[in-house]
Amino acid sequence: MTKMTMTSSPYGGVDPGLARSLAGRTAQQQPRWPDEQEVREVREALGGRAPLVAPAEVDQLTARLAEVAAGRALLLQGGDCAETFAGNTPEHLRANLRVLLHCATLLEVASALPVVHVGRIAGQYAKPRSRALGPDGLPAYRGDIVHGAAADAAARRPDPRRMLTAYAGAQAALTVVRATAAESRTELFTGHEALLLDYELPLVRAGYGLSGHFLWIGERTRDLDGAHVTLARHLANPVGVKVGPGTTPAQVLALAAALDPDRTPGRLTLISRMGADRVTGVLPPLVEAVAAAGHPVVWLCDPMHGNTQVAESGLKTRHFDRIVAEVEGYFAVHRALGSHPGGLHLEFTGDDVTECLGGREDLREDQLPERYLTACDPRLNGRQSLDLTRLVAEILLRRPVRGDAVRV
Ligand SMILES: O=C[C@H](O)[C@H](O)COP(=O)(O)O
Ligand SMILES: C=C(OP(=O)(O)O)C(=O)O
Ligand SMILES: [Mn+2]
Repeated sequence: MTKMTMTSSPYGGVDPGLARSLAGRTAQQQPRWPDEQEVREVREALGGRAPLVAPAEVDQLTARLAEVAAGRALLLQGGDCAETFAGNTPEHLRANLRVLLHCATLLEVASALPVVHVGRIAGQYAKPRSRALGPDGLPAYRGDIVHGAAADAAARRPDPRRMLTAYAGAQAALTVVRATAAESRTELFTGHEALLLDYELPLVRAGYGLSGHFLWIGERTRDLDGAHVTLARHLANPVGVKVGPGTTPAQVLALAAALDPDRTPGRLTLISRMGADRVTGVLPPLVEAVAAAGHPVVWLCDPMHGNTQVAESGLKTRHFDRIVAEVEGYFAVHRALGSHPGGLHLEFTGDDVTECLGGREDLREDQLPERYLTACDPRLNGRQSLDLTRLVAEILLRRPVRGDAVRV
């Protein structure tokens, strides 16, 4: 695993308070750039670029998420696991946004609540990995913002200039996001994992992370004293943290205390990704602990990352039924506790891919290679996304969630 210790002043132009807080912290999952001078130049160039989103938009999202935390709205986040430079086309972006908006409409009709839309889009270019090397012995692919996906050593050499390409790609994607929102007369927000610090830090301006509206910390980088949590503490954005099956109530309480010290509605979203078998056992004490401590958080369900399996061919996949099972478990937990099931965090695409098993077409393992296009994790295709959301809509219709969130 690639760890980096933050030195005292690696980020020219970064808020000195933030730079001080980061000094000496460990940053997990960072690439080992071959040329430090080149990284410095790229960071400086990014520091001179315009912010990608505006603080007022970020604040608007916090206000929307406060409604979710209060039980008066739902949140749907979704898009690619890993955006790619080649895939950053208007067609692909629009196809993904269409899935987001269609699924949200189903949830809206079923719940009679407004649904907040956040894409995994316009910056979802960096990936954490379980192992430094892939089965082919090459450095594991960490996203187009770091290096190329091609299976050769030269492509996998980290290239810091790719951060500038990512910035330009995010900027271009944002024009599609904004145009789609205007055509649909709706609000669309962007989000991604704030993983690659050399990209994120130069885009911090006046206490906001302006690489996207919603920034989350992944399961692998959420150590309380690490650089990622330190960064998130400093930001005025609404932030998310993934919480996996190993999370204890003490850990989640410490994260909530660090990231939501003022108990601000909408500030913190806890994204539970437990796996279908673990969710009903692990989630309840976490929800109860956070509620008892008075944090008005949004609880979101990511039914993707705890349900990944490897097919015989070696391709990563997920079975539609396991995804549904985790979502059902999540709703059952919140129903039992009287807390608000805030919504879903999904990996999907509007492209007609064959990456997740099952669904109404009952996709089998031998069909996965037909259109397996993801750069990292398997995504639901448009049909599977709508089918999953339809099942969620049925849950919502059977058991309306309108009302107060758990009282804190
Ligand atoms: O979303 C991404 C993956 O879950 C993450 O990169 C880990 O994948 P890996 O276990 O294949 O490394
Ligand atoms: C890597 C991801 O998730 P997690 O941190 O939950 O594993 C992701 O959302 O792509
Ligand atoms: Mn993923």
